[in-house]
Amino acid sequence: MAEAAANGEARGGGVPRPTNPMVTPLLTDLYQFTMAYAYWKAGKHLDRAVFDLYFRKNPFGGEFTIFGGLEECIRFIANFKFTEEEIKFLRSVMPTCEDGFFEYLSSIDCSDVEVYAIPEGYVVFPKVPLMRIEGPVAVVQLLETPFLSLVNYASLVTTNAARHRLVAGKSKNLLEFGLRRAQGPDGGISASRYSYMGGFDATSNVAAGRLFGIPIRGTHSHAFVSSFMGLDEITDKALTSSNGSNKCEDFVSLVQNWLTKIQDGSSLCGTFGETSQSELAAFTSYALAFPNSFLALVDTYDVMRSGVPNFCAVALALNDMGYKAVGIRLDSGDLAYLSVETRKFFHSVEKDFGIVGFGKMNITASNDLNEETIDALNKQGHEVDAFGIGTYLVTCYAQAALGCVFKLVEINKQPRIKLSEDVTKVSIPCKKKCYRLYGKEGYPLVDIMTGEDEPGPKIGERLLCRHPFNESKRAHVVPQHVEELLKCYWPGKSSKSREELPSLHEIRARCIQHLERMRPDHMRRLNPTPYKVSVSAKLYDFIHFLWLNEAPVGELQ
Ligand SMILES: Nc1ncnc2c1ncn2[C@@H]1O[C@H](COP(=O)(O)OP(=O)(O)OP(=O)(O)O)[C@@H](O)[C@H]1O
Ligand SMILES: O=P(O)(O)OC[C@H]1O[C@H](OP(=O)(O)OP(=O)(O)O)[C@H](O)[C@@H]1O
Ligand SMILES: O=C(O)c1cccnc1
Ligand SMILES: [Mg+2]
Repeated sequence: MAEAAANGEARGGGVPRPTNPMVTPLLTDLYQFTMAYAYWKAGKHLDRAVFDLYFRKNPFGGEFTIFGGLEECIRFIANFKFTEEEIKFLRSVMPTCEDGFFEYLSSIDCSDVEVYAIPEGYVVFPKVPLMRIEGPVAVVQLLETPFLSLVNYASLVTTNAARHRLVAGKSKNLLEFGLRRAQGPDGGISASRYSYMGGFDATSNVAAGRLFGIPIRGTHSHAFVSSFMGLDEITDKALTSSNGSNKCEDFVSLVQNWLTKIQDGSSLCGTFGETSQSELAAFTSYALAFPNSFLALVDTYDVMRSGVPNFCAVALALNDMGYKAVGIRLDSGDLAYLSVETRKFFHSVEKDFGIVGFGKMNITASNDLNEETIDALNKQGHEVDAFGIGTYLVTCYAQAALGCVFKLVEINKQPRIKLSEDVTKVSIPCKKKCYRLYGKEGYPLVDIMTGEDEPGPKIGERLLCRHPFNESKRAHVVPQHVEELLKCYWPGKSSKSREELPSLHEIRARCIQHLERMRPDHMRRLNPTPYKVSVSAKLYDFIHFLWLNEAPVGELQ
């Protein structure tokens, strides 16, 4: 096995290695190794521990989160094994540790670890474990940092993408343009993958397209437009028609003729004068290179006086040759106003020249877009068909991190609790089961955590759901449908069967479906209603019993 790993082959029963080769057992914090050593020294390293991975607060001021990153966690543990070089390096980092510890590290893998998780792409809520990891305490401790690193950003950016989708609406095309602005190459690749999972349609990131099968899209930049000085730069002016039946020897003149006709056209007469000839040259060249998919960036000089008329001239010339242009991209200025004016221009061309469908030409907008700007455009009224979004999406500008944590909830069957002055930071002890209860109207009503041995909620049976920490908050629920949330993704030595890892496309479809299934008031941007997360009456009593047991009583003097 070690040899196979060294040769770059996947180990771990056919589960491929993590996408990023930097994700190795060393990709963790030093304290995980120092704790592992101390566990080992104390003879505790094989103690059976249960950890929960969860977050405490939904991001972006919202009331929902999408879980991303599970597949990479499973890839990581399936292939978890130290190489000889890694052990050698660790020896140099921890020179005072005994040899036996490094022999122990060399021997470990995750075959005795069990991972239960909510499926990737599900809508998830604070405090409910996204993952429950059980195994020898020293091994599971080593998983904390890589798991958090794989889940935190993935879930944050998936949620960010889903929020952009919600504000843009179902009918708009959402393109992820963030690679150049992301937090380095791994940030860029992850952003493309998880933005797609959260409901984007495509990415400009070619490597992500290849790795994950995400549709790849793109336009062209201002540099392409400004690189042209004039039409005389175009030497090969010929274009064969789309059906191959005729050839236009001078496509440039055809474009120029159309520009004159648009200028003189009845409804557009006088709306613009001389357009930029360098821009016209750039558009014509691009059309000659891509007659089937011509799309032009129209804001290099002046959108309405140059870019849009130039685009229309080229699009009409292409139309003569049997090609259908795609549309334009706006990358500056007032995107609401310019998109509306551009649409009017397209409609005038359709009317003046009887080109059916010209008015429906695609308008893509970009330039520092985010949830707020898209919401503002919606309120003003706009004609944008597609949004290209970079910086705000991939950097998760509105919130830097999700804040998932990894907390010990049980060791050797003894429930453990982490107390805090801040009640939201108190952990929920015990190895737990988690359920989503659905109401009459088909919406999820509440998530409930119970002790592992408690009987699960039953359809049609009234159940008391309690807020884990607030005594007065409780509700009776009669579920119409009960879904157990934590499923077995890595059975360890247990006899459970392992859930399949679905494709990215399947996860994306599930994510979209789950978002649609949520009650709308949980999803609205302004003051959304919190979704209820609860514990069973029995677990509530136990949490508070343990809390009182563990909290020292103060002395007043
Ligand atoms: N109608 C609109 N309502 C609200 N925000 C808009 C509207 N149109 C554009 N925006 C946003 O306003 C901001 C404009 O930014 P800025 O003024 O820096 O760009 P610009 O001057 O138009 O273009 P450039 O990028 O070339 O400087 C962007 O974030 C853009 O998304
Ligand atoms: O605005 P974002 O949401 O980050 O989307 C990506 C931006 O990247 C490109 O511009 P580029 O980086 O070439 O420079 P610019 O912003 O000055 O146009 C593109 O034209 C968008 O404006
Ligand atoms: O294809 C585009 O238009 C694009 C790609 C990346 C960044 N900005 C724009
Ligand atoms: Mg910009």
